[in-house]
Amino acid sequence: MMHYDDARGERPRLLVVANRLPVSAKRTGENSWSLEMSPGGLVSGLLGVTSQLDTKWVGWPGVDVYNEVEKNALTKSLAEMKCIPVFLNGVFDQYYNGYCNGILWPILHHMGLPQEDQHDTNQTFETQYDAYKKANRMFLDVIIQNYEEGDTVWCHDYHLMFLPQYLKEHNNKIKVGWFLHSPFPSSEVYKTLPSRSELLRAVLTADLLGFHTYDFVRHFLSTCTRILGVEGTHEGVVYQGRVTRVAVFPIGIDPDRFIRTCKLPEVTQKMNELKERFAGKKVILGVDRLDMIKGIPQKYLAFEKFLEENPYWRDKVVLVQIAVPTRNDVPEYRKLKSQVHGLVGRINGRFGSVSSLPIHHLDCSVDFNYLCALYAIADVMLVTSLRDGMNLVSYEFVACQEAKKGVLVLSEFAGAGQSLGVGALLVNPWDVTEVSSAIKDALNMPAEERETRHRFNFQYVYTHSAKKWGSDFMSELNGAIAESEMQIRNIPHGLPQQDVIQRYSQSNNRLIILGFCGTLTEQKNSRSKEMDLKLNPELKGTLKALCNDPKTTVVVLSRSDKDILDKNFGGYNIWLAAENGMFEKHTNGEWVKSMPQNMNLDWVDSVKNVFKYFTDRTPRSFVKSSETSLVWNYEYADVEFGRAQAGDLLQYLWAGPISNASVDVVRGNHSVEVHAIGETKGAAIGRILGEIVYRKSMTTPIDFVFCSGYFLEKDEDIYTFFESKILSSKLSHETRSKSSSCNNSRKKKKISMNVLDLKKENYFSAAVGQARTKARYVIDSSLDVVDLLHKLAVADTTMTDSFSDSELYEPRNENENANLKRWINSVRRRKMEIGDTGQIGM
Ligand SMILES: O=P(O)(O)OC[C@H]1O[C@H](O[C@H]2O[C@H](CO)[C@@H](O)[C@H](O)[C@H]2O)[C@H](O)[C@@H](O)[C@@H]1O
Ligand SMILES: O=c1ccn([C@@H]2O[C@H](COP(=O)(O)OP(=O)(O)O)[C@@H](O)[C@H]2O)c(=O)[nH]1
Repeated sequence: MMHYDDARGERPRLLVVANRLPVSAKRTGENSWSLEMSPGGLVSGLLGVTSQLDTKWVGWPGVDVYNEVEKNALTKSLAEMKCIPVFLNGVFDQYYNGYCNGILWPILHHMGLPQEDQHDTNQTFETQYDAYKKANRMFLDVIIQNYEEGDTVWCHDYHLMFLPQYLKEHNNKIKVGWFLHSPFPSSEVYKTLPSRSELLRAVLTADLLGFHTYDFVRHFLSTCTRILGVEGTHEGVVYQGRVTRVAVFPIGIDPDRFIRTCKLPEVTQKMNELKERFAGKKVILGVDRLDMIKGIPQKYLAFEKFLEENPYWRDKVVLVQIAVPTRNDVPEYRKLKSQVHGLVGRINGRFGSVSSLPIHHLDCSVDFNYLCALYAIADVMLVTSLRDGMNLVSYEFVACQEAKKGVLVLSEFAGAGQSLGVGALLVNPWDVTEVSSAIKDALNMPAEERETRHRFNFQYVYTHSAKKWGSDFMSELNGAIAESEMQIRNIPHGLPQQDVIQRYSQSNNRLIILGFCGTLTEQKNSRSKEMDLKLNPELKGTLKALCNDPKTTVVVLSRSDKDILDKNFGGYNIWLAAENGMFEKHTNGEWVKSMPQNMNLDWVDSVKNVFKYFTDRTPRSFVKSSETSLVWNYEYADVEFGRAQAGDLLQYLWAGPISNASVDVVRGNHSVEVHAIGETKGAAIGRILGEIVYRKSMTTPIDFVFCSGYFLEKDEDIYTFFESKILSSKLSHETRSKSSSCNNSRKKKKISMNVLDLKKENYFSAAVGQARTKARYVIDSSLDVVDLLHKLAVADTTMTDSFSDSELYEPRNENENANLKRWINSVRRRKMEIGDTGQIGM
């Protein structure tokens, strides 16, 4: 049930946005129009919904209008029907005939991209894609003009895949739903679409995505996984730290409208005429737009076979096919028309006589009353869609058959095949023999069986109405929005960058602890298969300046091994902790083993064997090993296969090599990691800190800490480590001596100074790209870490206005000095571009 709890005390407002308005305008003269009902299931379905809410439609009016006076006149007539036009004019052809119906439609229906005129394809594709985006923006503009705060915007179909993104970019608070009326294809087919990722990302910005069937949802989720690498769960898709709800909402019709219509005198009159016209014959009915997805040629081939094999029926059956004209400007549709006409001619020629024709093929639409009469008198409804979102025609037939209880022969590839699968005779439309024999079964079906089957169908069609569809979608959308608002409330705040910079500049002894992978590493593009992690080149100068600031200590604490850290940070005045702190060093010195003395590594060889076994059997997976950990990585493998293999691998591990070993097993996003136990960043940081203070001979306590990384959940104890130090505000060197009761046996002088004098407001922990974290703040991506570090590196210089090289950096030679100067200038320029002045204490 829908709840009308709108704050304005009015019915909630809904903007239904679809390519087509429910009425299409036809020019009747200068500045005059006739408005006709638009064809197609989307319009029929939505008409059943709109009565419940204060609804307005936004869509293309069916004609091009350039003259402003005419535009106003048409807009006014449409307004009376609660319709708002989007005049697509110049872009319509490339957008609708080109990209929507020439590219997306065949892909969505498993028909593949067009292959003719290949030399033109690139050019054409780009032009059409641009027009598609432009058209989506034109819809946005009209919505913005009509949107009122609190309205819900429900976008429909493949024509408007960018619209959710544009709406959210314009105003993140707009409630946006998106429903796909067509099927969603297998990921293998969708993958061929050149703009595949952008389109997926764009729809994922909606609050709720709806599909007709579970199969389409399944395809969509696995496509998101394979193309975007994101995870689909029963709740939806987790994308950029936000869940986009994805669910099944099978559309329905307004059954009462059909039942009522069948009882109208003018309709019963039409029914009688039709019965008379086809007296002595059984009527098989087909009602489809003349679209290749509807399988009309396949229907005719099956009917031909039926007539061939069943001479008895030749003069006792007629197939009436309403082939509603559609998309005439798309070349494929014109070809289909002549193909179908050829088949009708052949079959009527073979099996017809002067007095009777087996196929009555009509290239036109029919009015609603006539359509209902046809549905009501038909003995068999034949739906042979090769692939179809739902196919409402089959529902409409059922609704009109209360008296006759005819048989529905239905393609298993139509969405309706899922809902009416019990009562209908399901067929594979490609299997001409099967369809032919289903026709025979339907014609010969005993009354009792017809009655039983019809009951099942009718019950479903009656209860799963369009009203229910709309109401279910809207309640789910409201639920999804409420939940995401709750989630947002629980998400830590974004890092207050200016505050960090200000506090940093005002502190005397700062500590910066950074992760490496995903924090300081260069961005990988989808093509780079670099296995070794590399420091983001943009950071080089910045890091050098920070590391050489006498008031700042920089620590990189990583899961990576010593070699990788050496390779990347060898030239910096920096503290390194490899393998999560099992080894530590200052870059001037040697690596010191800091791990607990009796650490057990007996498990390593057998785990290596298991990893090798799975690497051999999982293309594009690989193993990385360090002294205390092994990682099996499948980020470049097929995601679903990799995930399944990871599950099996874990079972192998638990059953054998690690069943009794002291290890931590971590399942990462695309990896399985086995680590010697106890090795977390939080456990390591205390002893590393002690070591630093001792070796650096610090005389002032640390009064500022910035700690940030893209860490595994178990390593997030590093953030809480400092929280507890804030409370007690004392981490003395005695603590260090106790906590480092490991194999580092060198004698260290005790200094009874407080290492940390950390006020709450001077501690900034920030998780990179993580919505759920123990850190105080979140940072969107490593790019923001780079940006912040740049600003910290120049913060002091801006404060004092004396940017002396020596203060920041002691050059080892002249060349280095020149490089540094170049860097300083580039940062200054960058700072000016960013426009960040004043606030950091100038
Ligand atoms: O607007 P057109 O290009 O003339 O096409 C008519 C509609 O065709 C498609 O309809 C689909 O929606 C139906 C209701 O959900 C569904 O039953 C059917 O299986 C689909 O083919 C198209 O998706 C609509 O956008 C068009 O308006
Ligand atoms: O002459 C006609 C014949 C049919 N329809 C309607 O077109 C819709 C077809 O919807 P369906 O879901 O079967 O397929 P679609 O055409 O949307 O792909 C149904 O509501 C029919 O009542 C129509 O408007 N005019």
